[in-house]
Amino acid sequence: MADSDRGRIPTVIADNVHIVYRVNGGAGGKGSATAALSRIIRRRKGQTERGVRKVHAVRGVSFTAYRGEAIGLIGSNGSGKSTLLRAIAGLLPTESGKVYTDGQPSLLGVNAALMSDLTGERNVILGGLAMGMSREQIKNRYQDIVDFSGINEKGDFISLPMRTYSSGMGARLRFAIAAAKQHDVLMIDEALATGDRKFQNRSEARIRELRKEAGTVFLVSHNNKSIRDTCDRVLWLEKGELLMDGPTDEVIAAYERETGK
Ligand SMILES: Nc1ncnc2c1ncn2[C@@H]1O[C@H](COP(=O)(O)OP(=O)(O)OP(=O)(O)O)[C@@H](O)[C@H]1O
Repeated sequence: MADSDRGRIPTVIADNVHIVYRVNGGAGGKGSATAALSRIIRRRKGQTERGVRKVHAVRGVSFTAYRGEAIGLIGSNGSGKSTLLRAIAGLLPTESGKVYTDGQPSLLGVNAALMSDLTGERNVILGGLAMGMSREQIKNRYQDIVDFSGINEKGDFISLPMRTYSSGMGARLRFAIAAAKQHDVLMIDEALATGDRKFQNRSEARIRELRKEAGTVFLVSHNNKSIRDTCDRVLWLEKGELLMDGPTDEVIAAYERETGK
């Protein structure tokens, strides 16, 4: 432990984490229903998984995150950012290495599961319950969540099914629901890429508040400005490896030099 880390409270420790996906080469694309079905059939028949390809998505990543930090994850497409977040959230097993977390991590992705046939209103309640809020807490926060999302700025959209929302509107509502709760470890995957500048500013301000409320925030984004405005530390992944871990300005400058982005 470095001297500067003494007295700080670790919230997430990744220790030499490796994550490997196993992909059936034959049927369908990754995670497709056909691939899943053929896996089940083979398992029922007691057959071994032939033709399975391995994708080594995260390779020996180690870091310690502390309470009060907002950490950006950057790197080119397919570099392992979402995979690492999903492992921290406990949604993916590690092949080797370990992830230790203090408190309950919550992963907020633009694809977070809300029910598209239900109204925005019902989804606020369901999302709140799923995050462990009581009905009373949800009722008290309901109007704040709707106002924050800006869904009703141009009419009563919150009473319509979510399938009628644009992808930006859906992402804004998901962020508003997740941001209503105080999180020990909040992980946000690209949520800020959607929504207009006004909504992005509101989200960034809320992330700063969440940090003050003593949590740790991880933010995956391809938008260097969002990362600069929100994070004080950045992890740069490439091909599953941690290339650089340091203060935002230094890491983003190196990333921009390397990639021209
Ligand atoms: N469900 C899956 N099954 C098999 N391989 C996967 C799966 N999800 C991701 N991968 C592979 O793992 C690697 C890392 O993907 P990941 O989605 O974590 O990258 P990323 O950095 O988040 O990318 P992006 O910036 O494009 O969102 C890629 O090679 C990808 O093809």
